[in-house]
Amino acid sequence: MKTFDELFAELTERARSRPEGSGTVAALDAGVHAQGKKVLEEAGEVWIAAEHESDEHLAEEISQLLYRVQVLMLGRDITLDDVYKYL
Ligand SMILES: N=c1c2ncn([C@@H]3O[C@H](COP(=O)(O)OP(=O)(O)OP(=O)(O)O)[C@@H](O)[C@H]3O)c2ncn1[C@@H]1O[C@H](COP(=O)(O)O)[C@@H](O)[C@H]1O
Repeated sequence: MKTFDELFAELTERARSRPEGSGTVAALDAGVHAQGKKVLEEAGEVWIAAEHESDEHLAEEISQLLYRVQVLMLGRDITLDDVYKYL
């Protein structure tokens, strides 16, 4: 289990060290257009899960949306502070 900030630190390190077999590295290499499509896809799955699925499944879909948002942030070099200043 990890927090939003801990996941972001982990993904930032993946982007820096580019380990073999990392899905995050592949997602970053795919570019902002593909990253944005993944955000939209996961957001749709969250919506459907919220209406029709269990709490457990909804929570899993939300985790995937948070991951996809973080990949997009890294793709555009947006930091946590860039976002948090608006919260
Ligand atoms: N939290 C996540 C995470 N959430 C979602 N995903 C990816 O998103 C996929 C699920 O999304 P989809 O519904 O789009 O499934 P899919 O279409 O079958 O997946 P793809 O073919 O598009 O990869 C998963 O199979 C993962 O590939 C994640 N991939 C990685 N992480 C975490 O990110 C960290 C770094 O991971 P790696 O870069 O893979 O080492 C680790 O801590 C992981 O736990």
